[in-house]
Amino acid sequence: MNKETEVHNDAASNAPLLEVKEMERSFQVGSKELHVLKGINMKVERQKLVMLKGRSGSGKTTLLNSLGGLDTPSKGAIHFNGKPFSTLSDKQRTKIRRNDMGFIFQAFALMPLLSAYENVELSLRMANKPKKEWKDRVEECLELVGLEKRMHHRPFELSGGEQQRVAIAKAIAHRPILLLADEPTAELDTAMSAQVMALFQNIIRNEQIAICMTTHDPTILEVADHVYEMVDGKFIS
Ligand SMILES: Nc1ncnc2c1ncn2[C@@H]1O[C@H](COP(=O)(O)OP(=O)(O)OP(=O)(O)O)[C@@H](O)[C@H]1O
Repeated sequence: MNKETEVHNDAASNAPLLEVKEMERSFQVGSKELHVLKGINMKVERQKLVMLKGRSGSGKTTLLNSLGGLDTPSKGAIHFNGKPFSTLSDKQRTKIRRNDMGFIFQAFALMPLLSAYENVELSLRMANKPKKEWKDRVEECLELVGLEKRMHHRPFELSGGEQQRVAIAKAIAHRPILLLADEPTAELDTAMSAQVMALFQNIIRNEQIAICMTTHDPTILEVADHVYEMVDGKFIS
């Protein structure tokens, strides 16, 4: 069964794309145990936009790291696309992360020496997509974010908003079914933030992707299908 069919079949089931049950995450700091996440329950349905809001230090990034398999829960479980994601082996989780997830995280920012085109191409290379598909897909993604005329520019030759749009193209090029974004509008002014959010809505429609993102910005929460509010490691709504 190829990937498209598999995803399609899973999509036909009513199960959410992502489900978190009673998840906790603690860190050992010196002799003390620091409880950062204290019993998280959440769902992300297919093709929906879910936002995590909360003050700095409330635990949003820690949660997002676990959702993306970059960290593992201390307790509880994460199910992704019908699989017990948090209990899979590192190798299995890495495979799912590379194929089915896209990231807009500081740590996965653009490679400074590569052009916009080459940055987007890198995702396809990493996900082992057939080389003959690369050119069309890279151009399609850069067109989707409105940067087809800038594809041979390197990041330092682009504005902050343009760089973020390249990062979005890079995050979706390999056709993930979940996009995780940590404060994707943090560095942008109001107009550029609105542009990124319009782009996210467009991507959800055209690319059949779900998006889970963190934000501090109350004005962009309006476009979410669901908002989870985190206070001190727990959701209060
Ligand atoms: N590896 C770690 N070891 C110890 N403490 C950690 C670790 N990772 C996160 N923490 C602590 O967990 C708490 C929550 O951090 P987290 O980055 O998840 O918050 P946040 O809501 O994303 O904040 P911000 O909006 O500022 O990014 C913080 O107090 C942080 O110091």
